[in-house]
This record gives sequence, C-alpha cells and structure tokens, in this order.
Amino acid sequence: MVKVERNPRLGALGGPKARGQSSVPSRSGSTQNMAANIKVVVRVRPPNPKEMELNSRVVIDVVDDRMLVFDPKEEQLPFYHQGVQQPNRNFLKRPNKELKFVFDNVCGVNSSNQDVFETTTKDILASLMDGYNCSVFVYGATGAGKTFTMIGTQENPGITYLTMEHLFYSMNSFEKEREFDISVSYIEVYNENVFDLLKPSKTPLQLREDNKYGVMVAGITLKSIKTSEELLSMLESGNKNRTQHPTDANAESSRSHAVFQVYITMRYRISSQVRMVKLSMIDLAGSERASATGCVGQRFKEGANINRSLLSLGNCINKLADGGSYVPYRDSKLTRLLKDSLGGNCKTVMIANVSPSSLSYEDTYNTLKYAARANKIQLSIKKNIVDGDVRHSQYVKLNEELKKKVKELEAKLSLSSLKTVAREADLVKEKATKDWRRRILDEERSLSALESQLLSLMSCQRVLSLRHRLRTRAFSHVVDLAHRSSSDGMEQVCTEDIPRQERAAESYMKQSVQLDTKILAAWGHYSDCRKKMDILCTQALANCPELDDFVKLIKLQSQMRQTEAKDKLNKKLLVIENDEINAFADYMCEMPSMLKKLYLTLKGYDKATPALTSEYLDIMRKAKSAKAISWSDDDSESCDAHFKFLTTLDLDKPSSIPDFNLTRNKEEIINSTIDIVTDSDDLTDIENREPVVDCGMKRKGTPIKLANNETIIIDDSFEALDTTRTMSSAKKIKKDIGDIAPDVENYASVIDPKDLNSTFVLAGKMEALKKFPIKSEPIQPVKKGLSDRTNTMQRTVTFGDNKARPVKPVIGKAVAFRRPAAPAPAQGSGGFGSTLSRDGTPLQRNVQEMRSKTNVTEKQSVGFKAVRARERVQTHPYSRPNAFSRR
Ligand SMILES: Nc1ncnc2c1ncn2[C@@H]1O[C@H](COP(=O)(O)OP(=O)(O)OP(=O)(O)O)[C@@H](O)[C@H]1O
Repeated sequence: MVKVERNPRLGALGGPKARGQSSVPSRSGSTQNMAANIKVVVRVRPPNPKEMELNSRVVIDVVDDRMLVFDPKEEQLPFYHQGVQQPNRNFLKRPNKELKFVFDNVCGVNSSNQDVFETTTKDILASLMDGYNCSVFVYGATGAGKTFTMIGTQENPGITYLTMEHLFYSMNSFEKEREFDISVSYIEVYNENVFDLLKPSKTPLQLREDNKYGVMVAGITLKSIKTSEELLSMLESGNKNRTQHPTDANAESSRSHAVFQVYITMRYRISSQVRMVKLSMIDLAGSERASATGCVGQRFKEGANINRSLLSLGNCINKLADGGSYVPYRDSKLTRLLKDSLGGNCKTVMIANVSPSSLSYEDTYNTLKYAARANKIQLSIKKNIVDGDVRHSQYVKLNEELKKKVKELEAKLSLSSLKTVAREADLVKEKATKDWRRRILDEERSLSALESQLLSLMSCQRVLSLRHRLRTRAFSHVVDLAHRSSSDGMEQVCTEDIPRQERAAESYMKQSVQLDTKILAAWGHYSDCRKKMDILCTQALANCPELDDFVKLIKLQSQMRQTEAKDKLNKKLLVIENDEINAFADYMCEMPSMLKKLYLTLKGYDKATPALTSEYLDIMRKAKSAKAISWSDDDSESCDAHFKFLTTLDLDKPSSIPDFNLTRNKEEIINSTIDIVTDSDDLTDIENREPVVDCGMKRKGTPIKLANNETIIIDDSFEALDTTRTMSSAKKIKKDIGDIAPDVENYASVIDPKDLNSTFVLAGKMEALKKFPIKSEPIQPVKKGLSDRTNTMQRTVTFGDNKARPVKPVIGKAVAFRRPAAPAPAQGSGGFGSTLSRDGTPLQRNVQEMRSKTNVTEKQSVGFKAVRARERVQTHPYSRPNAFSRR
C-alpha cells in the first residue's frame, strides 16, 4: 500500500501561481492580511563519496519538480527456479515504504544552488519587496547539505548570496521610485546561547520579546551594506566565527544554528510610503544520531543540544500544523527565534535537505515527514507598510494623542503635587496636633500632680476635722460626766483625761491651721495651673478643633480623679464613723441595765420619788426607742454644714475646717469675749430644751478656748463675769460685792493682771447682785452671742458706794480648765476637773457653804437645786448624743 502525503495547498490554491496571486500590492497604504502556507522545498543532495563508496541504496526517487518517492520499490530482476519465475527472491528483506511526497518544489541531486534559489527565495523576494516579512530556513540531518544550500562555496554560492544579489538587483530596479536602507545581522545559537557572529564575543546575547516587533536580540550588531560583495565578505568573516567541527558524518559540521537577517526600509518617493521588512535566513544545525556522527564529549553535548532544539522545532511545527492554540516556542532559543517565521507575520520557505543514501534512511524519512507537516502550517501574514500620507495623518494623530497624554500626565502631576501639598498640609496639621497634645499632656501631668496633692491635703483636712469633731463630742461628754457626776471616783477618772484632751485640742488647732495654710498654698498653685490648662485647651481647640474629644477626655480624667478621691475619703470617714457608732452602741447597751440597777436599788431603799420614777421610765422608754433603727432618706440638704464640708472636695473653692462649735473664723474668736448662755433658773426640763446651736452661743459644759489660751467650761449655776478690765477693776468688783465671790481672790492670784482678756469667776454673783438695786438700762436690746461683742448687754451696777459703774455681766459660770501653774496652792485652785473649788473646798460643799455664807433663801437656791437636777439628767448618756445629733 502506498501512502501519499498530499499538500492540501495544492487542491485549495491550485499551485504556486495561485499563491502568488494572493499577494496584492497595496497602494492605499493600509496593511493587508493574507493567508498562506509555509513553502516547503526539498533538496536532495548528490551522494557523497562515502555513500558512494559503500554503495548504499538510493532511497529518494525524485519523480518531478514537486514529487518524490521515499524508499521506492527496487527494480528486481526476475528470478527463475527450474524455469519457473519466483515471486520473492529475498524473503527476509524489509518491504520498501515507497512513500510519495508532494512539496512545493523538489530539487533533485543535480539541482544547483541557483535552481534552489529560483524555486525558493526568488519568489519570496517579490513578496519582500512588496512589504512582507520573509523567512527561509534549511532543515535536515547533519551532512544533508544545509550549509551548502545556504552559504555554498566560492564557485557555487548559496541562496543567501544569491538572494542578496537578487535583492540588490531588485532594489536597483526600484531605485527610481523607492529609497532603500538595508542593514544585516548575523548570529548563531550554540548550545542554547546566542552569539553575535559579526562582533564575536564570549558573552551571549539575550532575547527580548515585544508584542509589536516580535522576538529581538538585545545588543545585536547591525551592519549597513550597500553591495552584494560587501555582503559576501561579511558572510565569510561571519562564517569563520561560526562554530564548526568535523564529525564522522560531516567534515565541516556546523554545530550551531546560524541566523542571518536583513532589515530593509523602503520609502516610496512619490507616496512617502514606508515599508520596513525583514528577511531571515536560517541555517540550522543538523539533527544527528550519535552512532552516525561518532561524537563524544563536547561534540556529543553539542549534538544533544542541537537535537533538543530541533525537537522543539518539530513540536512547534506539529502544533502549528494541527492548528493548536498553544505552540511551545519558548522551549528553546531556536524556536523563539523562528517564532515569527513559523507562525507569525512572515512568508516562510522551508528547505528540507536530505541525503539520497540509505545510510541516512531514518534522518531522511524524519526530515520528509517534518517537511510535509510544515507544509500544512497556515500563516497569516500582512504587509508592513507605513503610508507617507498616512504617516503624516498618523503623526498628527500621534501628536494629538501625545498631547492628550501629556495633558493627562500634567493633570496627574498636578494632582500628585496637589496631593503632595495636601499631604504636606496634613503633615503640618498632624505635627501641630501632636504638639498641642504633647503640651496639654505636659500641663495635665503638672495639674494632675497638684490636684492629687490638693485632694490628699483636703482629704486629710476632712479626716482631721471628723476626728476632732468626734473627739470633742466625746470630750464634752466626759466633761459633762465629770461635772455632773456625784461620784468622786468618776469625776477623778474624767478629770484625769482633761489635760490630754486639752493638748489634743491644741494639737488639732495647730494641725488645722497648718493644713489650711498648706491647702491654701496648694490651691494657689493648682488654681494657676488650672487656669493655664484652660487657656491651653482653648487655644488648642481654636487651632485644632479635632482635639475636642482629647480635651474632653483630659477633663474627664480630672473629674474621675476627684471622684475617686472623694470615694476614698468617704470610705475613710465611714470607717471612722462606724467605729464611733460601734463604741456608742456598746455604751448604749450597757447604760440602761446599769440605770435599772440603780433605780431598783433606790427603790429598794424607798428613795425613788415619783418624779424620779417618772424620769426613769421616760429614759427607759427613750432607750428602747433609740435602739430601734430608723432609716432616714433625707438628702444632703438636711445635713449640717460640717457634714457637707466633710463629704465634699471642692477644688474650686477650698474651705477651712469649720469649727462645729465655733463657726466664726479664728480671728474673730480671738478678738472676742465670751457670752455664756445659761439655762436660766429652771433646769428641770433641760432635756426638752433646744440645744444651743452655733452663732457663737455656748452650750453649758462646752469647753471654750480663750484668746489667752485658757480654756473654760461654762456652768449654768452661777454668773461669770467676763471683763476686759484690769485686775484692779476686778478686785474692785470683788471688794464691792464683798465675800460673796471669794474665789475671785484665789483665781485672780493666778492670772496675769496685765492680761485684759483674762476671765475670772464670780461665784454666786447672781445672788450677790440681787442684794443691790440694779438699774438696768434697757436702751439696747440684749443680744446674746459671741459674734458681736458690742451688743453684749451692759448693766450699770450701783455698788455699795452708791456709785453706778458699768458692769458687763455674763450669765453663767466660767471655770478655768487649766490648773494653776506654780505657785499654785497645793490644795488646788478650783479649776475644772478638780473636786475642789477655788478655795479648796469640794464643789458641792462649796455651794452649800456659799449658801450658808450668803444666807440664800430656799427660793433663791432653786438654782442650786436645778443644778443638781440637771446633773442627774445630764449624766444620762442619751442627753449628749441627742443634743449633738440635732446640730
Ligand atoms: N548539492 C550538493 N552538491 C555538491 N556537494 C554537496 C551538495 N550538498 C552538500 N554537499 C557537500 O556535502 C558536504 C556536507 O554538506 P553541508 O556541510 O552543507 O551539510 P550540512 O547539512 O550543513 O551539515 P551540518 O548540519 O553538519 O553542518 C559538504 O562537503 C558539501 O560540499
């Protein structure tokens, strides 16, 4: 069976003429696409001496200029056996393939390079001059005659020379109408490296691929030539640089693929049309079998690389012939270089060189197969024309495009510069914001430190104030107990505590003054810092409004610090108050049972009068009700000023520790004298009375610190005379009232006569004064109170000499706390806490004696009785807390 490989182009186009007709020269200047196949020409070289020597069989039978038969049937002589012709002479012999191939041209063994040129590049030269890229490459096994075909010899130049010669001839013929510019390059691909043959270098050149210009060799040398002779000498020198080594198959075997390229620029003189075309002429290295070439070492490696690149070429041809979408051009440098020739915008001629000898049977067969496959490759080619007019219009268009692009770029640039400016502005703004933040934070740190210090001092102030309040309360109670107790032991116990309390009060005064001073100083610093901070925040917000949240946060932090400090303080106050309440609760629990015992004892002795019983029952009733817990939902408005002071930390307006006994300022106290409020005559209902509240009015039993550092306690049973007069006037008074005020002498002996603020005691003055007619001058209303000394009631007392003298009577009795300093009498000077009066007699007895001395009537002694009654009542433990709780 004969296998026939048909060229499909034949049927479709009807021969070379049909293809030539498809090439329509353009006058319009526009590019025209054209579909064409690769032109495949097979050249069969003559048998070389070796083949002839070995008498190898001829496996190529060239039928005509387009057809050949591979491995044709051999002509067999008839074989007769016993006169009978036998069908097969040699049974073991492989049957011939007898494959018929039809190509665009087949050049037989007798064909010259000129013949090959005529059938190959001469045709495509017309296309080249018409504006098409053209490509010629020779393919075949080693020693098949590729280089001979391409380059040739001196006597028989190859198609490169012939083509170029013809090209120059054509150029000359077109010289009148076109201008030509021609330059050439010559490179080789050796071991997958590209080298420049016109400028030999060991450094390989790199391939670059561009969508518009296709594959390009970077750094390639382009030589301008004017004549074919120039080309010939150039090819000669280039070939000398080409890598060639002798092999068993070829004495001058080319070990590289050589690519000769001609770049032609044609400018039409009339139309200004420009056509830029490229002619590529490629002499491939031959495929080889190691067994045939006998290559080892470097040659073997070369052969492997050659085969690899040719294999890639074969793959590309197969893919292109099959119409595959992906063609593996990038598999090798060779296929990358031939990409344009095989599948791009190029008219391509493939010359397949084969040996006619059966020694190259396989190579020839493969070459023919590849050639037949390549013949199927459909190319889409177009003219590379740039019309002169078009060029002008294109220039205009290009110019406009470029202008547009310039504008775009300028816009981008200005936008970018705007952005840069904006970014710079942002940076400046950011820096300013950061700066403000830093400044605020620095100021905040200082403010926070001062604030913490101030809060700490104020907290200390509050705690101190509370402690003092509690201490004073307890002290008052002790004093009451001491003063009213009928038990000497109790009085002794209480009075022993007095000096300590006195020292504590003094210490408190000092501490409070120190604290006030410190707070005032700290507040000054804090206030300054806060003002600075406020100014800073205002400025920051004016410059950077976005700092609003930050400033709010800073202020919030300050408020939080205050709240935390207040919480801490309140907890502390609560603990202190709680301890106090617990102590008082214990006291509360014990007292009723004791009272009950005492009452029952008295009752047992039949000493419990109805009034006493009534009082007892009343007290017990109150005790029961006091035990009951009552919840108060009163808000802070019902709290006293001291409580408010304790529980608030006002950084806007720091306040001094208010004296819950003396609400006036210290200076006022110092400059004032004392008005003593008395319970008047009837003291039986003492518990039902309103307690003395502030405004300087002193409750009985309240210790009062005088300006001369004396502390007195008020007793309501006598009148005390506060005087700012000299001692002489005091003595005068004493003289005037006689012996009814015996302790004046005693007391006066221990006070500084020069101290006009000294207070002395006129015991029993009330009774004494009653003996004398007193002319009251009710001109000015009586005003009790420490706040305004000038309003103190004044009386004119007419003493024994009938001379009226202004006297400033003070109701009550002021008894000095302080024990007289040496040379105080051993038996005591009658200060408070002593069981002795000023004259050394016990207080109770003193009273009795006073009564007897002054002959006070029973009616007049109501006051004394009242004292005793009050003593009984006020020893009741509930009386004091109750009184305080209502402040
Ligand atoms: N048509 C021909 N007429 C006369 N001699 C030829 C012809 N073709 C080839 N030869 C000779 O055959 C030998 C090998 O040819 P050539 O070097 O061209 O082979 P090649 O295919 O280029 O081999 P390689 O691939 O190894 O370079 C050369 O000596 C050459 O002169």
